[in-house]
Amino acid sequence: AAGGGLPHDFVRLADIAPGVKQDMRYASDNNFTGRPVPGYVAPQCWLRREVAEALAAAQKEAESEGLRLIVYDCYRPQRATKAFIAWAQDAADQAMKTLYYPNIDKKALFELGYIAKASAHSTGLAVDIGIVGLDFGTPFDLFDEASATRNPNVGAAAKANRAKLSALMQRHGFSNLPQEWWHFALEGVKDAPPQDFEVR
Ligand SMILES: C[C@@H](N)C(=O)N[C@H](C)C(=O)O
Ligand SMILES: [Zn+2]
Repeated sequence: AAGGGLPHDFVRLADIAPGVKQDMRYASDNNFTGRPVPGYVAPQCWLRREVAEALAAAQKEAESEGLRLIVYDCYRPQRATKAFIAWAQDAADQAMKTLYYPNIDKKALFELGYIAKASAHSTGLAVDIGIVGLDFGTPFDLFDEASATRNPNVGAAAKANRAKLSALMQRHGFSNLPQEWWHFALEGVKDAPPQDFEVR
């Protein structure tokens, strides 16, 4: 944003939907790079206002069934994607391979669609999300065929829970990325520009 401030159309999810749990993995060591990602200064979920409001409505519906949403990544500064690209090119660093990409060469993660070079996260329109306590068959950010939302080989509970999450998010205007059961973007917002302000 101009002058290094926050764009006026972004909000903290905690202010709009405090019932959504936040586990902001890229602000911690607990992610596929094994260290905090550049641009994530604090573990806070920032999103465009319309996305946060849609999530508040989704959380309200989830609550009516005794469920709670959990977000893992929200707005992603562009510098974080640059760091992902550099990380993917560093073949010597395989510290997190077993946990996050056991069957894939890290160099291929972009072309296989698991990480985007121009991510909707940087526009504040995308969110990585699950439901607390439910079995989704694979952990968040396991870059593997098993994480494909409609993978037929996961267990019955995981299949049902992926379908439940997708249906809930779809009812609130989001579409899912077929490779990743956790990644959703709000539809219908045109020309949201990518941003590079720090997450604080
Ligand atoms: C990296 C993963 N959490 C993710 O969000 N992948 C999609 C493709 C993205 O980077 O936009
Ligand atoms: Zn995502």
